[in-house]
Amino acid sequence: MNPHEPLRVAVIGTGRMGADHVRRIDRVISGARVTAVVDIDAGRAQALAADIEGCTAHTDPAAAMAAADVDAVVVASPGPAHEAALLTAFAHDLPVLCEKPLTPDAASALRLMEAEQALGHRRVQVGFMRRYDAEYVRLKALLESGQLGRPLMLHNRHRNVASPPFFTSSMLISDSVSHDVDATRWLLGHEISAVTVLRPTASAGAPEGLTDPQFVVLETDGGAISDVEIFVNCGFGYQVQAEVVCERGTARIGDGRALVTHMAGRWGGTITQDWTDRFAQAYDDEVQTWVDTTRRGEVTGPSTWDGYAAAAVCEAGVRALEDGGRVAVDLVEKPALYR
Ligand SMILES: NC(=O)C1=CN([C@@H]2O[C@H](COP(=O)(O)OP(=O)(O)OC[C@H]3O[C@@H](n4cnc5c(N)ncnc54)[C@H](O)[C@@H]3O)[C@@H](O)[C@H]2O)C=CC1
Ligand SMILES: O=C1[C@@H](O)[C@H](O)[C@@H](O)[C@H](O)[C@H]1O
Repeated sequence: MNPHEPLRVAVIGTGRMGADHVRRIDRVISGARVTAVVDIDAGRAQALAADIEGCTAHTDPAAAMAAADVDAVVVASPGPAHEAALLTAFAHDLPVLCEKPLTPDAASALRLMEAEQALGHRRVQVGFMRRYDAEYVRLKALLESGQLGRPLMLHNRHRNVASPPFFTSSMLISDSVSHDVDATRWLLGHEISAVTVLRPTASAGAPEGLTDPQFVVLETDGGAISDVEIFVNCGFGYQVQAEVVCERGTARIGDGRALVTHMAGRWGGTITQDWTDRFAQAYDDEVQTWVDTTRRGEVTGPSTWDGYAAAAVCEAGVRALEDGGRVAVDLVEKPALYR
């Protein structure tokens, strides 16, 4: 990689997130260009590549990563395909921005952590974009300032308009709550030690058989409790809110009240409808940070350890959902590479 030239990026998986990252790299951020797109759906990759000068379309991630004009990789295929893509990237020692979840289970995340340690340096930034959202960043800074005292409780609300047809009850945890798990660990600086999942009456708006909503209780090794309302068929909007309760005060983000209008005898605002809208600034900053640090030869942001910890907590959460009761989270010792 020539640090004076734009970073040449291969994007693997060109569905909703992958196509959005291609657009972002091509038109929004600086310092990078998309030189390859990969999708098992050849037509989808070709349609995207056709609009970008010097971009080739592939169906095989390994072929794209072996190309001479690729310096770095964005992985935006579905979670179960991430392990194979990352191991191939490691074989070429390529830096990777990998969409969440790192992998859908703790065992595969552990294998990736071992493979990255064998390289001897970090290669992966995991796409937990809330860490780049301006509101979350302010909340984290406030907590770190110590003004509010020790955090005791964190209340998270995570609502989607509607779930996709392939969504299962366990995916509310492994796919959606994985963000709240990472946000909890990052905001509080604690590891999560146990998970309990409560099931209110399923909403009539949820597909038949889907346990939606769910109420997830996370206990941390720092003595805090973080609860997550996950409701993926709320019907009315995309909402991600967090309120932290500390010894000397509370702080709350995600109310979406940046613009309040008064007209025609009413006042109010709008509710975002999906993540691409609510977190647009966060994705832009996440990818720009990845490009900038990669060009400097650095790796920052959520690590393979963070991806592993989230996968282990979510795995415990899925067991708690299926079996009931409280499930302890058993993390391996944190390797030196991630300390
Ligand atoms: N950070 C965030 O807020 C969000 C992250 N995601 C994550 O992004 C990833 C992709 O999700 P979506 O774009 O919503 O899915 P999607 O279903 O819209 O797109 C996935 C694409 O990957 C392709 N694909 C499947 N297997 C592949 C393989 N082995 N190699 C190459 N391409 C393959 C599919 O043909 C499809 O075009 C997932 O990990 C998901 O969890 C999704 C939504 C929001
Ligand atoms: O990552 C995401 C989706 O995969 C997930 O399904 C949604 O629930 C999240 O809100 C979104 O950010």
